[in-house]
Amino acid sequence: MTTPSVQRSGPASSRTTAPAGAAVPAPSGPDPRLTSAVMADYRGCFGCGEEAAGGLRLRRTGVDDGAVTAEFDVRAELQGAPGLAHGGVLATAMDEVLGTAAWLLGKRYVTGRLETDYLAPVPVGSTVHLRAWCTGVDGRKAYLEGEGRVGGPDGPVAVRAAALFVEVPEEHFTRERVKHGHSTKERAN
Ligand SMILES: CCCCCCCCCCCCCCCC(=O)SCCNC(=O)CCNC(=O)[C@H](O)C(C)(C)COP(=O)(O)OP(=O)(O)OC[C@H]1O[C@@H](n2cnc3c(N)ncnc32)[C@H](O)[C@@H]1OP(=O)(O)O
Repeated sequence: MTTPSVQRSGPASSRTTAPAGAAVPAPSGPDPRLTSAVMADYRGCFGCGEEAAGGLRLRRTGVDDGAVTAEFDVRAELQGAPGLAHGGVLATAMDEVLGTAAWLLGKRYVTGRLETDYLAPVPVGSTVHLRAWCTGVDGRKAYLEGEGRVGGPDGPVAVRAAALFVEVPEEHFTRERVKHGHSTKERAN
């Protein structure tokens, strides 16, 4: 597998850089046993859920040369500065595609640290083309990098990110809901 390369103007921090020799697994697919019990509410995901009012509605489009690909449209309600995508929206999109690349390694991961570089403004009305890939796994820690391009999949990079994801047990997704009295069944009704 080849790892896509992104030209950086500066390095990711040491906290999001895989240690030397860390394995780089190829994305395969989420183990259904990992997803069945925790994905029931996922249509409400702010990043990709079709039922999340005001969400990004990010679309996963596939895996290309070791990288997960996705895209989303910058609707007017996602703007920050007039006519431009909000930076937090772009960070959320990076979190979502990086998280997808992590889950495709076959284990459950959550974001521990997310670093985002904004290289160019992203106009309302544009489509952001996202890619994310793993740079190494070290025990429970998975290191991911990604980028978002505008004007097409090969357009200029407007945003890039590096992140550390941490593997968690299934209870990670249920214990807080139990604590706060929020069940999947209630949500589905
Ligand atoms: C076709 C497609 C189908 C796809 C189908 C599935 C799709 C599915 C997509 C999902 C896409 C979701 C995309 C959104 C993903 C979120 O947004 S997740 C939500 C945001 N994140 C969170 O809520 C996490 C909150 N934090 C926590 O729960 C805990 O702090 C953590 C991260 C689990 C770590 O806690 P812990 O388990 O007690 O572990 P801990 O010992 O503290 O840390 C483990 C290691 O990580 C390191 N670490 C932890 N945090 C950090 C940090 N911030 N900086 C540096 N190091 C750290 C520790 O130093 C430690 O290192 P070692 O000592 O082992 O060397």
